[in-house]
This record gives sequence, C-alpha cells and structure tokens, in this order.
Amino acid sequence: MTETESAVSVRDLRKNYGGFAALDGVSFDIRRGETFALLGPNGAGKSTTIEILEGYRDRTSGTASVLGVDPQNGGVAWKARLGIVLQSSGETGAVTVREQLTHFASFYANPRPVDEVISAVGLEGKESSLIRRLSGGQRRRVDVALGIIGRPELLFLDEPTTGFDPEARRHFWDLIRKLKAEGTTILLTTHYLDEAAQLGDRAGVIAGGKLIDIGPIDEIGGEEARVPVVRWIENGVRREQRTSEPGTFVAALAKGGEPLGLEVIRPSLEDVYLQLVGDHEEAMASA
Ligand SMILES: Nc1ncnc2c1ncn2[C@@H]1O[C@H](COP(=O)(O)OP(=O)(O)OP(=O)(O)O)[C@@H](O)[C@H]1O
Repeated sequence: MTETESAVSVRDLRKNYGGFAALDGVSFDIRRGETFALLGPNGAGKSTTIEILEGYRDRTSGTASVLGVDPQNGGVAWKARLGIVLQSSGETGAVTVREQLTHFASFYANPRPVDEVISAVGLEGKESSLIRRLSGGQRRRVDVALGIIGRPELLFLDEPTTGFDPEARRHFWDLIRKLKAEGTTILLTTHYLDEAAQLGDRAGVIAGGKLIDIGPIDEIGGEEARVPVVRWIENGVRREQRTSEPGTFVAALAKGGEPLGLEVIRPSLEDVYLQLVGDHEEAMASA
C-alpha cells in the first residue's frame, strides 16, 4: 500500500513500560476511507496503539505514519484533521451541550454546523442541559459529537458506544455509516463484536501486545473457524455436526423424516474471536 492510499501505516511498533512490552512489534495499514476495527481483550494494547497514533503517547521503537505525518511530530494543522473519541471522557464542567460544541467548533476552519451534530448524535432536546447532568450514555454521545464536529479525515473511536442503550447504538451505527460514505477513515476499538461486524471493513486482533490476526472482517480466524454447525435432536438426544456443506448434510438428514429442532449455525465474529484469542492464550501459557 502506498503512502497516499494508506491513512495509517505502522511498522514494528513497540511500547515498553519499564521491562513490560505493552506493544511487541505491531505492523498494519489502514486504507483511506476504510473502517478498521482493532479488537482484543482487556490490556491487549489497543488504547496504547491508538494513543501513539493520535500523538498522545510516544513509542519506544518502530515507525508510524498518520495521514502522512509521524504522530510524534504532528502539529496543530495535523491534529485538526483528526477526530478523537477517547475511551473515557474528560472533565465535564458546568457548560451546556450547545456551549461545549460551539466552543469546539471554533477550533476548526470548516466545522459541521452545531445543530447538525446534535441531531446526528441524537441529543435534540438536550442542547441546553449541563453536560454533567446528562446520563452516562448521553455524555458519551457528546464525546462522539466533539469527535466529528471538525469534519475529520480520520476518526479514532475508542470504545465509542460503551453505556449506549440498544437504540442509541443502532443510531450510532447509522451515523458511522454516513461518515464512512462521506469518505472518513475510521479506526474503531470495541468489545462489542457485533458492532465490529456491522461497521468494520477489516479488523486486526491484538493480544498480549502482538497482532495475532488481520484481514477482512468475514475472514478473521480463517476458513476452518467459520465452518457451520448443524444441530438437531435424534431419539431425544441433541446431536451436532460441523460441515462446510450444511445444505447437503441437511438434505441427507431429512431423508429419514423431518429432523427435530433443526438449526444451521454459522459462527459469529464473536465465536471466531473467542476461539482465536483462547487458542493464542493457550499457546502462550504452554510456551
Ligand atoms: N502508563 C502505563 N504504565 C504502565 N503500564 C501501562 C501504562 N499504560 C498501559 N499500560 C499497560 O499496557 C497494557 C496495554 O494497555 P492498553 O490500555 O493499551 O490495553 P487495551 O487493549 O486498550 O485494554 P482495554 O480493552 O482494557 O481498554 C496493559 O497491560 C496496561 O496495564
């Protein structure tokens, strides 16, 4: 991938805290316009990676390029091209939603209109509320609003929908699809694997500071991990069979009469991910 095609390019990224390697040689690219999901268990190194790319944390070694700039040397003009939604929101002083958004909008040359952003994140009716009086999920929406108000080329979303109710999450997904349609590159970390499956073009799975898989969302874990399972009940006993040809299998099964409790289950991204991370942890423990 060339520099112009990739919004983010990372090679052999390492971050040590004392003797502890939080990032142990991570390499990946994110294409312009792509939504890339960085997945991994708690403490895997996702936030460390994101914070290095945002220019908030220095790396120990390796190279990083974000919109063509080394984040360690990124100036104000570079920062203005990024949208950042951190994992935890900052201090929420005694300001209203509209005041906060208007204030942030003033930092950018071509901000989105404040009302458009309020409606995009579903905060209509809360414009005049003090941010500290909002619920946790509503405050998270303010964080997202602040992240998108400057029309970022690259949007970092670190667990953006934590605390959202199911309806708000769906609403947020629509917003992300709209931003993507406008050409925004998005780097998302989330523990909601359905969210990653809904929004991501590609994903990287990180565990123990290493990238253990990377690829299109529907190829993560490899073909074997995605083989469907056919389940049915025979003589009162639950049976199951993994097969890459479930149609043929079910047709043969149905020759003996309609199978009871028949299900064909395709492993979800969550199933595949848990298997992948579980296998990695087992391999590390036995090494
Ligand atoms: N300032 C620090 N000093 C020492 N260790 C740190 C520091 N910041 C992070 N770590 C360690 O680095 C590792 C990676 O942390 P990081 O926050 O990147 O994980 P994460 O994948 O974002 O986890 P989560 O899903 O819980 O947010 C963890 O083991 C963490 O304890």
